[in-house]
Amino acid sequence: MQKVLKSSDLKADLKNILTQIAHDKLFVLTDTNSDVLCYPLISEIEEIKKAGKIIIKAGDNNKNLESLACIWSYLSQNGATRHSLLISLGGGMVTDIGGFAAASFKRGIKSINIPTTLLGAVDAAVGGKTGINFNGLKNEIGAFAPAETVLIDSEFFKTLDHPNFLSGYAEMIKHGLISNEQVWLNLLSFDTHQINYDILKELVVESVAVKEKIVEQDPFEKNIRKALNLGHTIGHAFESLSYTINKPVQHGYAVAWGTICELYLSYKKCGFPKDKLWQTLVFIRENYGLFPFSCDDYETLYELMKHDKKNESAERINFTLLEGIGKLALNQTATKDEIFESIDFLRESLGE
Ligand SMILES: NC(=O)c1ccc[n+]([C@@H]2O[C@H](COP(=O)([O-])OP(=O)(O)OC[C@H]3O[C@@H](n4cnc5c(N)ncnc54)[C@H](O)[C@@H]3O)[C@@H](O)[C@H]2O)c1
Ligand SMILES: O=C(O)C(=O)C[C@@H](O)[C@H](O)[C@H](O)COP(=O)(O)O
Ligand SMILES: [Zn+2]
Repeated sequence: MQKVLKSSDLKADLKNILTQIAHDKLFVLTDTNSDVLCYPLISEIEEIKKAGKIIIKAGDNNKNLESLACIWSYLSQNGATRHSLLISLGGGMVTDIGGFAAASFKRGIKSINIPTTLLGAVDAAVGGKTGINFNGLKNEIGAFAPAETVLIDSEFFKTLDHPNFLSGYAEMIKHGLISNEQVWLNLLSFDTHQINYDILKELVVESVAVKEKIVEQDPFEKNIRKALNLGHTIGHAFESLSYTINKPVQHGYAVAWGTICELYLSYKKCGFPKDKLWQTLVFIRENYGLFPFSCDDYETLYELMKHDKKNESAERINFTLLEGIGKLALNQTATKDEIFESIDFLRESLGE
């Protein structure tokens, strides 16, 4: 089982972990930003100084085959064996691609995740989904391959810009919605403009626990893990569309908008309470705004949803909906008209 460690002394904990996981050579993967802002927090460790460093370009458009090939090439040309160990130090983009590089290099080497974004810590680094984007589709290629250990240190979040803070926060809201009312309320009442890092740290612990509990029960997303995909059927379509129209949005923003659409469907089809839809919507409206798209994009969005990994056929789009906070309605479907109505609702509620 994957070990998730909330660290209060990153260097000591990492040194310790490196003695516990047997390996011949060590490699560290980062992106261009985490190399500057985050790598210095571990660079003093003797073994890290000797490790091979792989730096890929930052940005989700680089979570692709080209970056993956760069990682494979570096490992291959620098003496990595099946007994080597890869540390992925970065946000979800780095831990997703690093995890997949580790899972596929020589059919699998061990890895450690050190998430440096809020999103990475509460979601991406935990639970073993790894992969890359392909053909304009999110995470189209990948594998379930958990890192041996995830080392979470909230210190990293202090250099995040506000949009990247909010992007991670959207996945925390998702965890609130699928767990219980108290977690959800704690999140909606947090002051996102004046971040109290001590309170954030507690919310992070709570959020990671929500994810871990679900993944433990269903690591391969056969059943309850589909809860973690709330907001993503439509959210991933927004995210992919944003790249094709050259107005890229962060994953968490797309998830926030997808969540509103899917809560609307939950309200219409599963009796999700209107007041709780409204409370969530007000929070999303105040913090996330909306990216510019129009009804001319609806057909493209629908085509993208046909690729959702939860679908059992392209004609039946699979949704995780809610009957209430923490009350899951898995494997729901909606007609094209209902989906378009939910996107209309989003635009009418959040648009200018
Ligand atoms: N595997 C999963 O379960 C899972 C879950 C959620 C999201 N994801 C994936 O995660 C990705 C999004 O992750 P993300 O939001 O972390 O994006 P990201 O990794 O692209 O990081 C966002 C930006 O922050 C920079 N950055 C990283 N650490 C920083 C720090 N400490 N201070 C300042 N800047 C820093 C990065 O270089 C990048 O520019 C998407 O590809 C999404 O599909 C995966
Ligand atoms: O861990 C999970 O399971 C999730 O679905 C978490 C999501 O937040 C995450 O974005 C995940 O990468 C989506 O996976 P996908 O299978 O829909 O590509
Ligand atoms: Zn997500």
